[in-house]
Amino acid sequence: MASSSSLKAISTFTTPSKTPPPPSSSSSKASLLSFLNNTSSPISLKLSHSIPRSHFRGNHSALSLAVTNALNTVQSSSPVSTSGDRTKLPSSNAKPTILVSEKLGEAGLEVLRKFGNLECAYNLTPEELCAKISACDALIVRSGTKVNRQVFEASKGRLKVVGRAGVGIDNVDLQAATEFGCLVVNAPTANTVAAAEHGIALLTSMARNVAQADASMKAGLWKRNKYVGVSLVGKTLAVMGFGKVGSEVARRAKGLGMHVIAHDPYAPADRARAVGVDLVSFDQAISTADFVSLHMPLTPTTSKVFNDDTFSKMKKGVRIINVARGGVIDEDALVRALDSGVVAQAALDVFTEEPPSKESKLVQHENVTVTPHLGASTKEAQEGVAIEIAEAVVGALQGELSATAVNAPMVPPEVMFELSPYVVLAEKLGKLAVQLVAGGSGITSVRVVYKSARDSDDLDTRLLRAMITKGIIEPISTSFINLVNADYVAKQKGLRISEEKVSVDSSPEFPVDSIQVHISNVDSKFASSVSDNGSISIEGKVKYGEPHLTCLGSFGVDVSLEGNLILCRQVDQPGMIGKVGNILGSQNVNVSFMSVGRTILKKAIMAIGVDEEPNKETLKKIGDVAAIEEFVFLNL
Ligand SMILES: NC(=O)c1ccc[n+]([C@@H]2O[C@H](COP(=O)([O-])OP(=O)(O)OC[C@H]3O[C@@H](n4cnc5c(N)ncnc54)[C@H](O)[C@@H]3O)[C@@H](O)[C@H]2O)c1
Ligand SMILES: O=C(O)[C@H](O)COP(=O)(O)O
Repeated sequence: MASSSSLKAISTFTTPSKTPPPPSSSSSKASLLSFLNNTSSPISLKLSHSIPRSHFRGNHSALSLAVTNALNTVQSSSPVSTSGDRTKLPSSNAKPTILVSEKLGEAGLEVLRKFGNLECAYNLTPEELCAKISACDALIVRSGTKVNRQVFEASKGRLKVVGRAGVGIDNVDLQAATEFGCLVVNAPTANTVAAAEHGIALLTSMARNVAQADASMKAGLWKRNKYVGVSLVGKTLAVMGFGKVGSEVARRAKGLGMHVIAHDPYAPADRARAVGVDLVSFDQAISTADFVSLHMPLTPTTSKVFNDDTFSKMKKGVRIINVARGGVIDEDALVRALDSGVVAQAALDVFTEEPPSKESKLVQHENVTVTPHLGASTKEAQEGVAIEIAEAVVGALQGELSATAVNAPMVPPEVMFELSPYVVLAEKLGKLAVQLVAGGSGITSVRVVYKSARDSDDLDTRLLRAMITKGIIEPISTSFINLVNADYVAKQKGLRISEEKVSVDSSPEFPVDSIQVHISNVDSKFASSVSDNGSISIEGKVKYGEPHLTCLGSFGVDVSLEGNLILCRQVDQPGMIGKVGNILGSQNVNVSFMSVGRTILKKAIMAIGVDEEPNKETLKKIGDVAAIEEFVFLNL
């Protein structure tokens, strides 16, 4: 339970220093603004696609600050739990360095070249990659580069974004990326058709032994009887994983006259129905299909999901196509199934180990057709992927929330734009609330209440929640917190954040009416912030586009949440503003504003904005004013 601090206790709050201290928010804001204002830049911001430029300019600073704060992309901070050596960080004006470690389409490279210092270094060993990475702000890979924990550790917190030029992110350690606050983005759409076409190419060529017949003719043979194939029309194809590629394969297979069924535990039945496909159980799919085509991601759940057991449930003579990931098949089990004839043929584009060993029994099997991970390799797909990933990485480096973020909430630009002032408010409230906690630690339970005129479903609070978490945790730890790792760090610290949306009768034009932050089971260093239920409770609103504190404990206030703030509880009597103003003035402390809140039982909260932190003697003099009962100095 919260307890009252002693009357007139002088409470100041100091932020533990990080190594090295991050630049002030105003400098990071300025550097982001310089990116955004760079009219010579050829990069068109995604935000400007959907929002008129004039509209965008009007709220530049709030939006810029919001996105900068959300991702911390242009400000430097230490990674979580590491003593990051940040001496190699570029100054905020320096161009970011982008390392491309696998071949990328020229159009994408051009985008990157115009934005930052581009280095293309292919075929790096893991050691070479780790050696380079500490000088890079972004890394772009395809499926051949393993971006593991060692890479993030070696980056010493400099790496801000990993771009996967393609769909599969199984070669990126997402957990490590998240812990280090590094955003991972992919390019999930540009190679869908290419992969689906390759799947169909493998299906048809396998059915008609095209590859084997070709090799045999080139060896001088003419074997018409050996390469008799099987027809596709009327056969059942099971599409395992009905996502982007799977559904395109299904569409094309239907065009070939096949009966298509699909298994996907997460796909909506109506999407399958729209393509004329029935969604069935895993066992039903594999036991009834003549052809099984794999299109699921490689995850711990799908790893080796095709194994001795599953092959034994398949129809004898089944044919398998894999353009997804080699790891979803137990390759030794597939060789056994091919040898026994349970699987008549397989056509594989992907392998557990790439490239597979030259002695691989699977690759050498006469009933297996192989290609070296060519699914995405069309000129069109490669150009598309390169542009898609280059724009996502550039956007992320500019502080944008990418629509293809893999380890952070994906927020459409228009939602981000609308929420931006509330994002600032959310962080300020978190930062303020934690400074009211005595000792600043031991916080386990935070309740956030969003009051809004909108339906709960129309209010995406993930960003706001992340920023409140950032505001709470950053001042009390050495952790680097951003939108990517806020939830992770909160969990690590045992902080439970619950959210509640309350419907209020305000204008639905605005997404949020007010945000409340309640911290329970802690002592407060400013007793007036404790509400009747014993929690430290504050409420804020956006007024004229700026964050304001509107409620503190049981007191109504109206205080701009900016800079340094002294909050005093005083006996409500004339002359208080003058007295405190005189003390500050005599010590050359510039007062930016003063306001007195609503009176409860002759008590009121006075808020004083000051340009810099007054020294201890000045604060003591304020505390010595007879009518001042308690006060707290806050740094926002
Ligand atoms: N060979 C290539 O060059 C190439 C090219 C593109 C994509 N791919 C691979 O193809 C796969 C699919 O790509 P996509 O763009 O369609 O991705 P996607 O995310 O659109 O689709 C994947 C689908 O798999 C489903 N899924 C997840 N777990 C499943 C499970 N246990 N059983 C069945 N379905 C499951 C998901 O619900 C989703 O609908 C990925 O593995 C990707 O890496 C390979
Ligand atoms: O997941 C993907 O996008 C494909 O497997 C393509 O991989 P690649 O970029 O290595 O060709």
